[in-house]
Amino acid sequence: MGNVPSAVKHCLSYQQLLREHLWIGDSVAGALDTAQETSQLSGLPEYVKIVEVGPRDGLQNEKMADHTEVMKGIHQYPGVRYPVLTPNLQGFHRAVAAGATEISVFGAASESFSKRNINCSIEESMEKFEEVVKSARHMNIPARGYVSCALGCPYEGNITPQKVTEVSKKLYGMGCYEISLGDTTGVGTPGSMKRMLESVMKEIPSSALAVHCHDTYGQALANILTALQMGINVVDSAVSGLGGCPYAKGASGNVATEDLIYMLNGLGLNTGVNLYKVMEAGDFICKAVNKTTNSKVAQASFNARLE
Ligand SMILES: CC(C)(COP(=O)([O-])OP(=O)([O-])OC[C@H]1O[C@@H](n2cnc3c(N)ncnc32)[C@H](O)[C@@H]1OP(=O)([O-])[O-])[C@@H](O)C(=O)NCCC(=O)NCCSC(=O)C[C@@](C)(O)CC(=O)[O-]
Repeated sequence: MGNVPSAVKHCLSYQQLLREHLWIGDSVAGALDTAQETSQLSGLPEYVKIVEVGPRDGLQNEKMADHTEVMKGIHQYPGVRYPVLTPNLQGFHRAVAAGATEISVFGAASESFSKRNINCSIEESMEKFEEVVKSARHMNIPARGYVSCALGCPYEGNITPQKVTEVSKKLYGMGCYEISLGDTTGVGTPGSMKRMLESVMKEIPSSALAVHCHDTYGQALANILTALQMGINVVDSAVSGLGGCPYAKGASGNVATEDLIYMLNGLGLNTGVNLYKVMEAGDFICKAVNKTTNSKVAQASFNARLE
């Protein structure tokens, strides 16, 4: 592997573990033997697509090489998407040159967060994203849109559902195939998630929406369940609950993929993902970056093995 830095090497093996055991792509065919009886809860989708953000969000607080180096270092498998965050055209061109086959633009529903995260206002960010998404579409590269602070902002506090809707609508209108609504600091509750989604879903079909929940206040699974009951069936998560945004002080990691799968299995919802293999990947990456898992399921399984 030559001079590839160790963080990238860990990323490679971790990525391989995830690829082998977690369906990062679109396919959801085939029931999981671990999925339990069909749910009695109303309004749930038949299957859930999990978007694993561990290799990106999960490691973004680690000392890591630039995306060019990471993208060049990984082996890309057919059927797996490797999205790269691209805040502007410069980032887009670099990502494409490095072999990215999907990109994400990342906006916010909070002016203060937008300024701190990408150093421009929401309006300016939309102008930059428009150029990026236009170029991506021109090259048949799918573009996903993120809306951070969808349930609250670390600088402004409350964010109105109308503001989230307005930003989401712009991203969808410019051609993002999916809008991922981020509870960046994990302050949301099922109540605020419901209010926000009711507003956004008036403008964007649920089939084009995803939720991206952090677990800072322990509400992530409850918030996700609320979203599922409202017809959303795409959920972002990170193995071992790694992650956190460097521009959102105090924000803990993403909801753990292991905990999400455990809940979905219990609801009888298909994901096509083998929980035990994801736990192996989680164990691997936690050791590699010297972190303790944030997954309750992984912790409980580990403790059970010790008994
Ligand atoms: C967006 C910028 C670059 C603006 O940063 P800026 O300083 O305003 O950029 P600029 O246009 O003024 O250029 C300044 C220098 O940066 C260079 N530059 C300019 N653009 C790029 C680029 N794309 N790639 C590489 N270099 C770049 C540019 O070439 C120039 O270099 P110089 O001429 O001084 O040598 C900066 O603010 C930035 O890097 N922000 C990203 C912060 C970040 O990664 N945040 C975490 C992402 S996770 C997230 O947002 C939340 C999410 C998605 O997970 C969901 C959730 O939980 O809510």
